[in-house]
Amino acid sequence: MAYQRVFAIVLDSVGIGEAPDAAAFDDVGPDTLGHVGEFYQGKLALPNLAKLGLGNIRADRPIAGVAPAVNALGAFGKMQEVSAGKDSMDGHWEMMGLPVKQPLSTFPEGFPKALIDKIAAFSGRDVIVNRPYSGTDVIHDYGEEQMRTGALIVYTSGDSVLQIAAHEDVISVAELYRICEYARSLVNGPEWTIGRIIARPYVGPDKDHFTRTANRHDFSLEPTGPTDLDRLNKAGLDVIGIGKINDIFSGHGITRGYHNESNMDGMDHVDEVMASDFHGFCFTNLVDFDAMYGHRRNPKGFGQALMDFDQRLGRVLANLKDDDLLLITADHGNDPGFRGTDHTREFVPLLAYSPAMAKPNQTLGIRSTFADLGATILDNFSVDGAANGTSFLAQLSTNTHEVTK
Ligand SMILES: O=P(O)(O)O[C@H]1O[C@H](CO)[C@@H](O)[C@H]1O
Ligand SMILES: [Mn+2]
Ligand SMILES: [Mn+2]
Repeated sequence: MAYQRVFAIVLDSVGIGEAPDAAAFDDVGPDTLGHVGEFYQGKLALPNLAKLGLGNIRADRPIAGVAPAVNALGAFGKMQEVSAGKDSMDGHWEMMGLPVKQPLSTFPEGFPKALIDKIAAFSGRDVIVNRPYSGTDVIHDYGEEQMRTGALIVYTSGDSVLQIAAHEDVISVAELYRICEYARSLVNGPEWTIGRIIARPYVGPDKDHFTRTANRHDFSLEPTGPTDLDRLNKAGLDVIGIGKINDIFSGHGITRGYHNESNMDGMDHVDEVMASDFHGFCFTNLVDFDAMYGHRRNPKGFGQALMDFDQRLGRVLANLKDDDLLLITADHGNDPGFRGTDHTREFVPLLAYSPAMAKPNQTLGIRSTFADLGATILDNFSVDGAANGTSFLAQLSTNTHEVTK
């Protein structure tokens, strides 16, 4: 066995340039990291990510401010998504060996009346909006009406999501969750198959001061088959989820989960888990890049969040033990320089590092599916059943004990 503990951190929506199939998603030219770098005009300071090799991933098209390292400490590459969608669920399931091949239902014209009527009847409340909308704009534009009438704000996006927003003082979080659970029960196929129902509670006195709370909760479709998390769990390994991970996999295969209030809170959890004794896999999602800056098309905030993460990464690097492996990647793009407010079909970066890595500064190339990540983790723990992915563990072997496989 190579590594005792594997940590994967998903920087939600931190894409690294247009994927080959981007045109099929009507996404021509997105480049999340590239455009954030351009916005900062060389002042995007990501020293720790750069040290690992972030700037080496595409040396031909540098990310402004992120110079290629002469001797990168890590192994670096990028991964292409094969799933039909570009949402968090598709990305994370694919990383864990379960690409989403059948496109899930999306509703660019709003949800069908039959579905909305059921939600209204169950909740005893009216439904308003029912079309694609930005989640912060929708509470600005309809939040006061929602407070007055007690209606449910139902909206969607380019993703397979049904989101329900309600003021916490008007509809309790517990009631909102019950309504979302009911909605979940209606859309598990075959007629409608929706990736996520998302509860979007908000607070504040009036439209100029409404803010969404950390009581957001995602009710995901149950994984349609076993994932690498289940495989690791069955083999008796610890599987720890930090942030949205527990929601994305509906808890399947996860032995311990932490809810994040923010990226920094998520990194506190990473520190806490690193200081604990476990044997297995710790899977972290940091969602602020996506929810607070990508969908809001805010390159300044996006860059600042990257710099804040980079600083915390310094601590993680200092605390990593010789038999720990760190993997950093993303689940899709969300280019704050792109039109609209939706995710963007992009490659995602891949960085791998351990203090004991025998040959750093190696390229992992362009991986043809995110599933290579999970396949590598299974390979590390000698767990069988890797589906749809190819391990790159051999390139991450250590000085101290050879990776045999
Ligand atoms: O605009 P908000 O409510 O942040 O919604 C966004 O959040 C969803 C989940 O990431 C995306 O599908 C997009 O709709
Ligand atoms: Mn995501
Ligand atoms: Mn998103």
